[in-house]
Amino acid sequence: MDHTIVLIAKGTDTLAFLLKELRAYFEPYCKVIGYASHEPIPDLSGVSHVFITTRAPELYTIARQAVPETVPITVLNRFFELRKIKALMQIPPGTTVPVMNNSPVTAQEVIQNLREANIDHLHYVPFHPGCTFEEAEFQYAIIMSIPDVPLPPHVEIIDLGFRKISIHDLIDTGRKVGVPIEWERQYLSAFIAEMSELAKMLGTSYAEVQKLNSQLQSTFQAVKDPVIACNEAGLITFINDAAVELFCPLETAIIGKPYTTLKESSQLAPFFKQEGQEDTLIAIEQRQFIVRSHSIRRGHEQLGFVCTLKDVTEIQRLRTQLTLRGHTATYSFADIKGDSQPLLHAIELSKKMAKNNQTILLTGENGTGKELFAHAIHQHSLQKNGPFVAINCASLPENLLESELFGYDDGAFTGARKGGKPGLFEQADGGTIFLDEVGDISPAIQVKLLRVLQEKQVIRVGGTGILSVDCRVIAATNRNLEDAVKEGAFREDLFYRLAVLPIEIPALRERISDIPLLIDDHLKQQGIRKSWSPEVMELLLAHDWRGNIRELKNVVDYAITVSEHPVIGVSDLPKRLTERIFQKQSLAAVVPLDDERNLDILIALYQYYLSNKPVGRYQLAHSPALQANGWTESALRNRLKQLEQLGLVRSGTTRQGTLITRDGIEVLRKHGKI
Ligand SMILES: Nc1ncnc2c1ncn2[C@@H]1O[C@H](COP(=O)(O)OP(=O)(O)OP(=O)(O)O)[C@@H](O)[C@H]1O
Repeated sequence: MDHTIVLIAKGTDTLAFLLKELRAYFEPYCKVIGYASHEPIPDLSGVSHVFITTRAPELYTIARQAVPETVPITVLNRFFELRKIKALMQIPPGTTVPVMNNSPVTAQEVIQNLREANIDHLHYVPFHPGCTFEEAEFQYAIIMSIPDVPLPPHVEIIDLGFRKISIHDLIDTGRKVGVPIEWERQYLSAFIAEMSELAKMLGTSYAEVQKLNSQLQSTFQAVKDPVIACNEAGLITFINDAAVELFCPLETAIIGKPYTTLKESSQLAPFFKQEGQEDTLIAIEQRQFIVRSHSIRRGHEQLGFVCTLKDVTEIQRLRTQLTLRGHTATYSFADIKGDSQPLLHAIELSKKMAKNNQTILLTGENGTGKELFAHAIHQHSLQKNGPFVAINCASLPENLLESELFGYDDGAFTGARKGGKPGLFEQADGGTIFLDEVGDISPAIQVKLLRVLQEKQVIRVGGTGILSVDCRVIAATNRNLEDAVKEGAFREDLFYRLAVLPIEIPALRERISDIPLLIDDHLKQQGIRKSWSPEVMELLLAHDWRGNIRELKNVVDYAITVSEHPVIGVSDLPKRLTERIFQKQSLAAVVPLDDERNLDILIALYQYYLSNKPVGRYQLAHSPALQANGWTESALRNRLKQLEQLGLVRSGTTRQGTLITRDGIEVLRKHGKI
């Protein structure tokens, strides 16, 4: 035995382990001696080779002081015992795991070893004396035989043991110091057997796990809703980008950390436990989410939970709006102000129809009071003690409208409330449902609505059971539904089902005599005592109220805000209103009305205007003022058309007849007829 190999190691335990290994390979062909780096090391001039255990420069210096330049010093390449790697494969991919060793350099070396061996499914962080564990920060820790930093009790230790000397270091040096080739071959065969076992393990389980895992990761990342998975110890095993953005936007390595490190984690806590698997609404940063969690199992073994969140902020907002509308009628016929003929006619008709249980269709322009009528009809009906449920069909997206009207069953869609929810038809049972803006519903909902009207039965969204409903339907629209039917935008069968009892609510311009009363009532309701100059009242009476009562109320509100005097003057009215009226007045003043017969027609219409009655052409032709002129109905129609073009009369539907306008009255005044 001519050769001597020396090993200088950093700790005595490492020294003992590696000496054993070196001796197993080199002896009896070569002598092996070892020193711990903190011991005094004698002069080693005659040795053949020196191994040191790490790349730490101080270790090299110590070795070099003991041997001349001619003696090679090499850092031992080392690798873990292969069978120990199995434990690492059980840790969920992406988990943050501290790797412990006695110095930053050696800890980093171990991490490098692991990565070089393609064991890179974990997020490794070097750990060494001087580092401290923050409470509950990690669940696992990798150690090399001994923990170099005290470990909290919850941490699961993965002991990779001492790293073994790599095969090529042994073989290279062995050849130099005369290790026989037969021994080398024998040693290699044992190593290859161990390697192939590892290859099998890595090749099957690890590669498969990696593949499945990356498929899963990309699937969940594609989901726009936040998703978080935890193992049974509450450590995060997966979190998608949407969840990171919501719960931990500043974290870089969240996998493997407890879910309690997430923002708002107390709200999530029940979902990572067995009892928290009911759908629940929670609020995070002014957004509303329905949270649902599922347990992950393997056979009977509970592996953890996956928790999904669905943003329902918008749906909730719309629901709240609906709820705020309440389920009671707040207005009665007494709240409908006005004593003009067209209005009284509509009220009278409504009262009669209220007692019948058929569907009512209210038509009229925006702001004419259709909703007011719907409330009043309910209050006057036999169902008055039942609920009054109102919904504006134009304000909701199709899906939401459908589930609001007809309800939904358990699990009908993501975010559906556990146990389902009754729709408004069910809620209106025994009362009235008011479908405002019914002309705007989609063809799909038209079909469903038709079914409910025909069968008096509802099937909830996602449900199969048929529920009978007994409620009165009042629908309203400002659209001309007959035209919509002709255009194919509205189902004819539904139209006839809705318009069993049609009521047309007159526009304000057809009942201008109601204006003073409406204004007084509006002021009274607000407790305001102001009066109006005659000019203002004249202007208001002459205005073409396209926005109807809603517009009138706005103008009154504007005037009382602007006016600083007890009497409201023309200058307190909105400019657009005064400008339009003055324009029309000047136009009327320049229209020559030399044909006396035109004036006769205006006089006749004025008389009807004073008695607040609409008048048809036949009646007009035979009125006392015109009878002497011998008007035929068609001649009168042509003449009325001309007067209408001048803005002096207005012709409505057959029932509404013809009315003199403010400009027409002005012309009579100018000609001294009134
Ligand atoms: N005859 C009336 N007397 C007093 N207030 C009225 C009368 N008619 C309507 N209003 C008031 O005018 C406003 C508009 O009425 P409502 O909302 O009932 O109209 P609508 O025809 O349903 O309008 P839209 O078609 O735009 O929904 C409400 O503030 C209502 O209280």
